[in-house]
Amino acid sequence: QDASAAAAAAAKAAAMAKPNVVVLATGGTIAGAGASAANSATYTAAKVPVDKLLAGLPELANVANVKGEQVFQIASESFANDNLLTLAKRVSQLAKQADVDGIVITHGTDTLAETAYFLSLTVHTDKPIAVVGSMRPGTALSADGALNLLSAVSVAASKDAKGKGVLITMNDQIQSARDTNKDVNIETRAFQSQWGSLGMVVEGKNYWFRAPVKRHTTQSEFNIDDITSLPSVEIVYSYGNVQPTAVQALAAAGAKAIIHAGTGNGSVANRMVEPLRQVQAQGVTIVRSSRVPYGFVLRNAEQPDDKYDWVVAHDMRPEKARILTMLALAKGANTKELQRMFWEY
Ligand SMILES: NC(=O)C[C@H](N)C(=O)O
Repeated sequence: QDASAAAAAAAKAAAMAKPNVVVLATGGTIAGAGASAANSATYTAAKVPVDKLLAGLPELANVANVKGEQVFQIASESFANDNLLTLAKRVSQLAKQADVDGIVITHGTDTLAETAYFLSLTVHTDKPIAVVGSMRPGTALSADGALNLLSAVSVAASKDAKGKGVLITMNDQIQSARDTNKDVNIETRAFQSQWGSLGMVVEGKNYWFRAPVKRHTTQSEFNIDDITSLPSVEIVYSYGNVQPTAVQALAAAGAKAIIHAGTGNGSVANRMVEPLRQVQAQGVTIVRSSRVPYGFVLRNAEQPDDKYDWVVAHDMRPEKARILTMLALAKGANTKELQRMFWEY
């Protein structure tokens, strides 16, 4: 009797000593299933419920006390603004709980970086938040989801990941939500940042090499607890022979800002300048970004931004410029404030 009571007490003490991590599941390939083990790219995303994902990974129990919550079960290309708001509000609530040490979000990889950036801008906490997905479904040979998830939980459970903002943990890398993007669409080294990874997670230990210098989480002026809706901010892609039809249609449909995904250094075709200025005169904010993945857009280089009162997106991809612009406009920011935000976040 005494021996089993002592064993139970020891087990309880061991569980209490371990960090508590909540896994918020949203779907994606990490919850995907294919017809055969040879299907690494042909499968259905968002199939496997979070309880099953966690049960299939008993190694998690050595790292943390893990609880799962199914927030959505969708492929991430179908994420909408409502999903961002619901998810960020839940993350914020959990982060305030004394019995939560870290949070993991499982997510499809297609828009994972957008969600991660949104969370890094809106959730006020220094607790680790790790966003994770996979490139192959769990049914495939060399599936990457299980190790990615174990690494995400281990990063979220670690004290040394505190205060580093929202992290993307894929392929053994620990990356910053801000400037990491899905740059390869079929290999497990999918996520890259032109400024490099923050570190690596190997066998449950973090190895850090850098820290983010841009404002995030506790230093952010945006707070999900105060946000109830997001304005329509849309993207227009540029290419040879581009026509103003899309810009005009989006403005007519009520867009509050247009992110112009320009060529090169955010350059704008002659025939697009006047249409952009016309919709701007109707109240649409114009942000110049680039369709080129690396480098950054310089103010007043390709276009006279000061003269036109246009904003440049710095090194933000068009889809991430959209996230920051939505949050800025939701707060009533003008173009000067929005430009400052692009330098600071
Ligand atoms: N690898 C993936 O997760 C891709 C999938 N289409 C998604 O984003 O949900």
